[in-house]
Amino acid sequence: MEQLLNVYSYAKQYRKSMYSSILLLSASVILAIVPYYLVYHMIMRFTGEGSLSIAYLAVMSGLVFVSLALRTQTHHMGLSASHRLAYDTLMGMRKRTADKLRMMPMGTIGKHGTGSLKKNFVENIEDMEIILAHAVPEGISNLLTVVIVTGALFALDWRMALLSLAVLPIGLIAVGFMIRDGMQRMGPYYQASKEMNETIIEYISGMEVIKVFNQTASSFQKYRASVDNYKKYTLDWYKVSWTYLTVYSIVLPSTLLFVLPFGTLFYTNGSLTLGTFVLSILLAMSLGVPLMRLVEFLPVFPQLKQKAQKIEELFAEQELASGARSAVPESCSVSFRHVSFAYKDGVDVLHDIAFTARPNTVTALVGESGSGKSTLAKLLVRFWDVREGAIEIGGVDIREYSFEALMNAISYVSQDIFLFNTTIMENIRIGNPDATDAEIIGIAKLAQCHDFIMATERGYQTTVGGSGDKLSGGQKQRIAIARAMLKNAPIVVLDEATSAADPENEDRIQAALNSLIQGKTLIVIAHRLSTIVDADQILVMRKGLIEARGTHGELLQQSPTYRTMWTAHREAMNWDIAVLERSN
Ligand SMILES: Nc1ncnc2c1ncn2[C@@H]1O[C@H](COP(=O)(O)OP(=O)(O)OP(=O)(O)O)[C@@H](O)[C@H]1O
Repeated sequence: MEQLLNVYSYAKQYRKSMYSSILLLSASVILAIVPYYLVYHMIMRFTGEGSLSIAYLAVMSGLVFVSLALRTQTHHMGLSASHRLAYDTLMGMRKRTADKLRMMPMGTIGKHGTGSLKKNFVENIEDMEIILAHAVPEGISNLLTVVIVTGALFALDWRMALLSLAVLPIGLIAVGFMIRDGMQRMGPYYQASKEMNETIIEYISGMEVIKVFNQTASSFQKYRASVDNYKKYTLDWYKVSWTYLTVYSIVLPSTLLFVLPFGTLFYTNGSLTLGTFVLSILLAMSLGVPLMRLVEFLPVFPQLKQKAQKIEELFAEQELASGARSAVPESCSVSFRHVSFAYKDGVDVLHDIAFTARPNTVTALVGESGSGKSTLAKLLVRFWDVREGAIEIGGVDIREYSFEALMNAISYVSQDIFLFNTTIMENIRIGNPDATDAEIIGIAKLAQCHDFIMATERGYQTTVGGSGDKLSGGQKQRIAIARAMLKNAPIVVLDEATSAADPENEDRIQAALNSLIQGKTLIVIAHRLSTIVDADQILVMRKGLIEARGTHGELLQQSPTYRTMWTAHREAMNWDIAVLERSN
């Protein structure tokens, strides 16, 4: 229940809509009872001395029509207010989820998995609409009606009141069983739904591999198993619920079951007047629908509890603490002070890393695959926090800066370039949302992108597909560089920026990079050593350690690892040239 109440804490600011929806929906259920009273009035007049004039009948019919029309109107207005409240609240929850992800370490995000996060973002939050727009406002208004009608029945004749409510225990027992049995199945059902989400996302994301490696059968099996599982648990849940649902749906509206026979008995033995009997029958009839609606929502709460719990779990995840410093110095050095880091407890992938990258210089990181180069770059942009030691910018621990200040200070072009499914113009504009179109085109020219952009179907207005797959790897890298150039941050981190490039493209990317790095503190992770021979310092990494450091010339003399890498690189280059010459 606590998690469900927490859902309401997100609705606090929309209290007005909440109150007006409860008021309007209560008015609507009360207006729905009015015709019963009018019918009672007519019957009493018919059976008594009063005459049934045309004018009287016209007034009564008019009143029945007005009350029903008002009932419909208030019901719609009430629901519209409750939906406004619900969707405003859901929007708030989705914004909070998005902000939360931004503040969480990447490791924690990875732990949740894309499928599960999508489920939280879309389905779990969407399902809270039932509570906010229906269960609570309609539940309260129906409860109010049950209380008022039951009160009126007790005022008329306590026996008739109890007889009207006699069906309630049977209905509640059926609902109780439904909740109990449903809850037992809720865990596996929820797990099956989460697994299906994850498998579907994996299936779509891995489509290229599935096609190329002809893995359709086995992948489809995994996919089909998760879909089958989901179907099994959903049907299982429906099967147990169906019997109870049928019982309470039949029993609860049958409020006349005991009222009619016993009422007739009381009337014939003279302990009940005709008027009270008739009014009791009509009031008992009017109880059926609100009782049904009230009970109908009860099983919804335990179902939603699991989902609310998942949302709360995500909101409760620990965030990377954002510091108070709101700006990084204009020109600043980056220092790693004895940094150690582990993705998993006890398995350090970086050990005691110490170096300083000064403004206006290029620091290059080279080393075998898996030696920790990318991890080092990711620590600088706080995808994770260091386990030991500190990273400083301008002599201040990066954890003391606000996230905004830190991100403003660093342009990071990662190994995995991600382009959003929007126009090329907007993809570059992410670097600086205030940039004009002319500024973006200017930067694209510097980043050597302009020509290929103009050759696309709609130029800068061409939409690149999901994750930028309408462009080649080298083109995506140049767009990412343009984006980083537009940001114009004092620190630039490039992770394998030329990795997807052929030799011709590499020259273009290199030219783009030269424009980007003027006057900046540049840290570059390179596997093509020819791109970093002029670097001010080269750090050779091996198994999470800095094994050697120096300029290209110094390292050729001092570091056997670097020498081996350089020889291998030269051989690869010669091989490339030989292949090129042979093909010409
Ligand atoms: N998200 C992660 N979770 C757990 N371990 C990881 C994660 N990312 C990297 N690692 C591990 O950390 C170590 C360093 O990886 P890193 O990507 O930093 O190496 P790298 O030098 O950049 O490699 P490459 O040149 O192949 O990109 C590797 O052993 C890798 O398996």
